[in-house]
Amino acid sequence: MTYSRKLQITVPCSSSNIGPGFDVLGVTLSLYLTLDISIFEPASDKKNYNDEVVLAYSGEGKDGVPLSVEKNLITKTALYVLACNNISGFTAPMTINVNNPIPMGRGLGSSGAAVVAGVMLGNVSGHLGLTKDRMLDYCLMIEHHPDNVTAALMGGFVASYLRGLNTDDAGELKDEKNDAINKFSTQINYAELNLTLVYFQLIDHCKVFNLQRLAVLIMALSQSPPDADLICQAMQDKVHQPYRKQLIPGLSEIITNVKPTTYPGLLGICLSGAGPTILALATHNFDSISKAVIDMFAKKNIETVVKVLDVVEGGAQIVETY
Ligand SMILES: Nc1ncnc2c1ncn2[C@@H]1O[C@H](COP(=O)(O)OP(=O)(O)OP(=O)(O)O)[C@@H](O)[C@H]1O
Ligand SMILES: N[C@@H](CCO)C(=O)O
Repeated sequence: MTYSRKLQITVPCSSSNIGPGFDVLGVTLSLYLTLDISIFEPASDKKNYNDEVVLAYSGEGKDGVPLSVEKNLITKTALYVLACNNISGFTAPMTINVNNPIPMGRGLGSSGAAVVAGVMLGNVSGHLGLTKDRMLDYCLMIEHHPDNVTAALMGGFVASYLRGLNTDDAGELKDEKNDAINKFSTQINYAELNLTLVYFQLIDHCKVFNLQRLAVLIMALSQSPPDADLICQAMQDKVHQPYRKQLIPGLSEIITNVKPTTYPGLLGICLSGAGPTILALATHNFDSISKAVIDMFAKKNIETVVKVLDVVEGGAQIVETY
């Protein structure tokens, strides 16, 4: 095969929610999914080259991740983007070497990173010339939570919400999941009728609690130097962590006891995404803050892995590598 082009896609991991910002806030962190891609000149004139796309995978999830182009989340996403643009598959033979250091299903946005990588792969493979804003639309058609994908694609601290698309906006976007979602909603509405009144009162109180903190947190995170006490207070949440703490032994103790007053350098602590990772925002003293969390998990017989990561401004990137 004649070599024609070499590219690298890098996509950072992310933490979402950041306490009160359920499905809203995200932060981009310095641990990167990478795709090293070699695209070869097509030797024949085929409808698509899906059968000549060779995927290799190393890192987290290497024993479970499917390597078939139609099943792997990254390539499946790329095929979705291509299909939306009336392109029936990969337009050239290629090898894609994926390296994934992001733990899966741990609240560090591994699926969001894979979806972002897939959209960028579809964009380059189909020569679509999509802007990052338009790529975000595609990401959101697949990953309906906006927080991780927005952080992974754009970088930095982000706030996001899903905007309803009118016909003009929607353009070529196709929501393959809509049918399934409608069916699911019909099923749950009926079962919840008797609980509606009690449930609404509880949720309204929690919503106000979180909205107050969310507004203050966004302001507090933009101040320099950071006010640790204010950030820690503003990272309290009553919407998702109370439900998730039953699944994560130690979470309540950690959030209640690991505070900036006792651990200088700490700004605030919360569940990362859907968990079970704990996110500690800190400026220094990483070892003593980590040790406090490790010790509390150890009391519940839970072993931990610590990663000290930087908040990064840059989001996903694609570069030519010669
Ligand atoms: N690099 C990857 N390649 C292929 N599939 C992936 C990759 N990363 C994640 N996935 C898929 O996404 C799933 C994990 O998604 P899930 O939303 O449960 O967790 P997460 O994204 O790591 O955490 P969170 O959304 O709470 O931050 C994996 O089980 C796998 O199916
Ligand atoms: N905001 C989402 C992120 C995980 O995808 C959640 O908490 O479930």
